[in-house]
Amino acid sequence: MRFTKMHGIGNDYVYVNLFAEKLPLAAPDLARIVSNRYKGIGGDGLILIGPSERGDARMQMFNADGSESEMCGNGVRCVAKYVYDHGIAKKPELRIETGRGVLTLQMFAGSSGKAERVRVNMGTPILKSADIPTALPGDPPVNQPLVVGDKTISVTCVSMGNPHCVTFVDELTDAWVLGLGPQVEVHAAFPRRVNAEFAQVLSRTEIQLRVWERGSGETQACGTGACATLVAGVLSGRTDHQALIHLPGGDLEIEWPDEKEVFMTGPATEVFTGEWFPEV
Ligand SMILES: N[C@H](CCC[C@H](N)C(=O)O)C(=O)O
Repeated sequence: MRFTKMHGIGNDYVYVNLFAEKLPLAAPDLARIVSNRYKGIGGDGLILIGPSERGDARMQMFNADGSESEMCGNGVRCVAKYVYDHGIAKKPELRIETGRGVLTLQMFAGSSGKAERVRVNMGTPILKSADIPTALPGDPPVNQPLVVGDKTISVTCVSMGNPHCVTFVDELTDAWVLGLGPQVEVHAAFPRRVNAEFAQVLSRTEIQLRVWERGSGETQACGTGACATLVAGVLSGRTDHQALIHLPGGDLEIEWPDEKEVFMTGPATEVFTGEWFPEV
């Protein structure tokens, strides 16, 4: 199976071009095997780029544990870069079909003619608790107490197509991300599990963020998580409608100008291509 390894600020996936390739295994099994950093290709999951009747291409995303997610912010920028650079559709504005509908992306090419940065209209955040989905009260659920083990934390929940639970913290420690993250992910308040964001507000326009992702563990960055965090920052009065989000792998610019659609701008990078041999 031919594949391309790409990342958006260190959030790395194995990309397969279904315009040209057939999958040798069912996608969830393939995601688990290729994501393994010792025995596979290595990545946070698997992303399929295929034909769409509603856009220039369709993205399907699987976490490292094989579960499918509705959306991936860093992934959709990479899919657009792939579609643009490989000539599937070389247009300054692309439409990519995802689990949360068809998104519009603006491409910024460098001097090589290849796409370097991408601005994505991520759509309107979903703020009704039943739709996020979470059992926590409030539409939207802002600053809600959540009992995790012997701790009670205060969380704000947002869906960007996929579910997020944002905790604002004074200091970003492993105890939060690696200790609480896995417990929040599978907490009974989240019937479809959840991505867990831990955010330190540096100023009204700057946030430091680490994310424990549903199905993949801590990643270098999470695009939908950065969007959900800015929305949570606005809803809880902590930030302005635009902020620079610093993640371990790099920075994303997030805007929620009129509290309708969220815009995310950041880089997308192709690292290498290869051929993977299924073990028999
Ligand atoms: N890293 C991705 C999100 C993956 C979300 C996935 N872990 C889920 O189960 O929803 C991003 O850049 O948005």
